[in-house]
Amino acid sequence: MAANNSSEAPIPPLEEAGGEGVKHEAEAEADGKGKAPAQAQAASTTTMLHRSGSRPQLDLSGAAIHGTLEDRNPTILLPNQSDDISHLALDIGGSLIKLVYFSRHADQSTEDKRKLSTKKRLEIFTGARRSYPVLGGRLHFVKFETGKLNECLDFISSKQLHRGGVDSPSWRSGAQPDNIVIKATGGGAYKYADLFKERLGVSLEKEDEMDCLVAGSNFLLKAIRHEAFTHMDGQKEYVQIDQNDMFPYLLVNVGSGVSIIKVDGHGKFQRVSGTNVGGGTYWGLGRLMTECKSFDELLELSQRGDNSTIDMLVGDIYGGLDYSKIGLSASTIASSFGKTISDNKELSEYRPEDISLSLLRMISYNIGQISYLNALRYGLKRILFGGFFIRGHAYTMDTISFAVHFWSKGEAKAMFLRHEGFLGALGAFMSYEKHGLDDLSAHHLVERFPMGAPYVGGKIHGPPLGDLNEKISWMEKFVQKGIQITAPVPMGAPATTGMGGFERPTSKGDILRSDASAALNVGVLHLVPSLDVFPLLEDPKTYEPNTIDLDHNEFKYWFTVLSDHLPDLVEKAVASEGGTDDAKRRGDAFAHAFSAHLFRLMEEPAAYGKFGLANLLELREECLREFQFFDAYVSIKQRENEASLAVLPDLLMELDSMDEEARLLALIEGVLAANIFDWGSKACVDLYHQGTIIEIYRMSRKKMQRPWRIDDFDMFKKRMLKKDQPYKKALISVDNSGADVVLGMLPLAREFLRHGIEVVLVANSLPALNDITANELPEIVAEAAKHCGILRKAAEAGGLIVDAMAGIQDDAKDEPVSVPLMVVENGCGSPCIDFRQVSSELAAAAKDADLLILEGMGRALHTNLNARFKCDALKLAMVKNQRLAEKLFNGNIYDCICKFEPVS
Ligand SMILES: Nc1ncnc2c1ncn2[C@@H]1O[C@H](COP(=O)(O)OP(=O)(O)O)[C@@H](O)[C@H]1O
Ligand SMILES: CC(C)(COP(=O)(O)O)[C@@H](O)C(=O)NCCC(=O)O
Ligand SMILES: [Mn+2]
Repeated sequence: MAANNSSEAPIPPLEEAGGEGVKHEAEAEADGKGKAPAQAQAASTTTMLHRSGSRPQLDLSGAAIHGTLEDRNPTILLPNQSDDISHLALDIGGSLIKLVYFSRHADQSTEDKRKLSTKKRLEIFTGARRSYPVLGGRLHFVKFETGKLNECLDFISSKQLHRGGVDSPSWRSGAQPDNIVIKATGGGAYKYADLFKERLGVSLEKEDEMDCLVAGSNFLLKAIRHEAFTHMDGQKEYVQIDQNDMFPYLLVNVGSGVSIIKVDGHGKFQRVSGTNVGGGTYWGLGRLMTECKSFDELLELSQRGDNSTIDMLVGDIYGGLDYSKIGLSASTIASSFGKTISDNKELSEYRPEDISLSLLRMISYNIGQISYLNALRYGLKRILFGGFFIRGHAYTMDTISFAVHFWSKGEAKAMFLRHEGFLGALGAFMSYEKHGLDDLSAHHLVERFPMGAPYVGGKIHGPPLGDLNEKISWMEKFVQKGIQITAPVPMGAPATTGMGGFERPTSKGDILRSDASAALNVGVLHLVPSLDVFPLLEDPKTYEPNTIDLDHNEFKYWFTVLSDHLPDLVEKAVASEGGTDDAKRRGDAFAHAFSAHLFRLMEEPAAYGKFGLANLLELREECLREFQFFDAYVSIKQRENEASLAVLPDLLMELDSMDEEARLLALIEGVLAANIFDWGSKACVDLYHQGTIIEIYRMSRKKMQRPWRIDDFDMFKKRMLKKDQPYKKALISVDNSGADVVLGMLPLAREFLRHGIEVVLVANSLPALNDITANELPEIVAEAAKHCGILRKAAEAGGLIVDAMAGIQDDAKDEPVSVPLMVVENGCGSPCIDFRQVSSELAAAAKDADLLILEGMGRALHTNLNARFKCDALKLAMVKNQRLAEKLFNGNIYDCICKFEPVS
């Protein structure tokens, strides 16, 4: 076991499991004399979930921006939410206390004039929660040992979770709401009710444990995209369960004891069985027999164990032979611990490692087998395993899966849940009325993986970090020590089972990663009710944003690219914040945090769920924001915008002198040429040292030689200029700032407007590299409009600029009222786009669009190259990376892609 070095961790670790004082009181109570073990008592009736809803809860309705329209970071008020709202729910089990808490959070969203007018125009219901781009709300998951209840109470108290969090008005005013009620489930909700009242002044409102388990599990399956996975032979595979085909399934919650529940629907279930041989048994027996001080230590021991010294194998009985007639190999366990009968040895003569492995195999296998029998009893094919006994441990999951697979002859499937032990706590949280969670679907939730606590050698050091300063200090501490910080997610082990029997695993992994439910393996769930599925996706069910699967090999490449890029990014980020000492500290901390993520993913690409390149690039941006770098490329963007706007009038004049067909080609060429301005591509950044923006733009244009690597231009031109069937509305998704948007995309948009086609420019909600954001775009359009009547009239018609330019030369004075030009945000803060989760603004704007243009590598190549839409789609990008050019197009760096996909 990696030593939990106290000199590095002066504060007691949150998850320092075990210890002398660990009690299993609830278990002892449940197992009262003369009674059948509680876990084995099967309920006979099907229970309907009752929601006790005695008080108002998180109410997002009527949310409104507080402050002036010009405020950059206004507070969002939830007028219908009462101050004494509880943001916390608990599951106090026999071994562990699980906390799910909600924190309100106002992200960097502004409600400017553009947004207000867009909303009006798109008829987005203002005043409702759906009108907020990022209505902050986050669900956090934390656990404590039940034996260390005091730490849990301190945690709740320090964060004021029982009073609605430190951001709650009642907290700030120092008010003491006298009757705070918190939902709680698990035996401890009864047992410790008085203590909670005494220490925190709160009453625990008890929710039934089974109700909660089922509600939590159903919510996760419905709302989290990569929640359930199979684990066989060391391989983790995410399973997408169809929402319309979720039921029935068998839920096996392996906590201290085991509950087996047949789930038939929402709130419709029956506890059909259970077993008292569960997680508490492994930990309890293991502690007695090995003198381990913590659960993790015990589990870690098992990884170096050889159970054949303890278990009686088929081969031991059959003289080394298989018992092939009934399908048992020599290495199959015939009798767990059976060998110790004849050995005549004392307990101390056995290796603790071997004991732990024998125990783990015995208990996991037994649970798998009992679960299978119950599945058989009710004809169920899907068995979902939850509870903290699983602990994301590869070997445990493989053993259970093997048992299910073996006994069912492959008919039934064992699946595991990423939020394994939090089902009950989540269910208790769900039982609050008006929390809004019921209405949420997968597209409303974004899981993020902040550095919640520092990790060294797979161990958590210290409690979850309270603020940014604490976080940075931790990072610095570990940097000084030169220790690699790694994000703690359960490790994946290589193959564990052999043919025809249950073999000894070849490897069980070297280290057991600290599971740190307070942080990275289970991320923080961001609730973003304003996200929607893009309505023009041909088939949202089969849509896959990532073009290339981020498997281990692919990740290795990106690991190098992103690591190499890191020093430059940090330099830009620090400069964007004025280069102060504080910015430098944050910059270093960011670099270490992001590297930690990279190292973690290198070990196991599936550690954070099914992770694609889009997620990885977004993780980098989110990590920057976590360390309060809100726009690392701000000055580069400004400089390039200004330089490009200065040459725009000449370009427009040149374009206007061409005939329609030549102009269209020049425009598309211009878009492709200007897409070279990408500060995320190493090759391009090297290029920028060789000339000014305008020189590079000219050079790039000159090199535009057709045919391009993919060249559907003629097809597009034909369709675009079809007089009897003109396009009506184009959604144009833009990419980079500077020449890209000013000299490439704006002139193209202008051409559409000239053809009477309504244009919606789609831009990022939050900064990512040098991409233009929806907040920045109106100013650029207004600048451009000073030199162009078409843009001006259209921008006015779209409410983008008010008519404040009287007296400015007007070449479109006598033209009829223009079709509108609008700007909408896409809901993203990444250089890629996942169309399953876009802003409601974009979704509303898309409804009557008949053309979608995607520009740039991130949005048109790395993601969406293979995406199919319900309207015509034009994908435009310059490939600024040799490897990608080879991989996707058998081509070369600086190749251009013009892919047109008409619907008919
Ligand atoms: N850090 C830990 N400390 C104690 N037990 C742990 C820990 N991590 C995982 N476990 C396992 O998880 C079991 C508890 O699982 P859980 O789902 O929380 O059930 P309960 O609600 O009964 O506490 C323990 O009995 C033990 O086998
Ligand atoms: C992050 C990006 C996808 C952005 O490209 P864009 O969408 O701006 O065309 C791209 O810069 C990229 O793939 N860069 C990493 C690899 C490299 O250095 O070439
Ligand atoms: Mn870009």
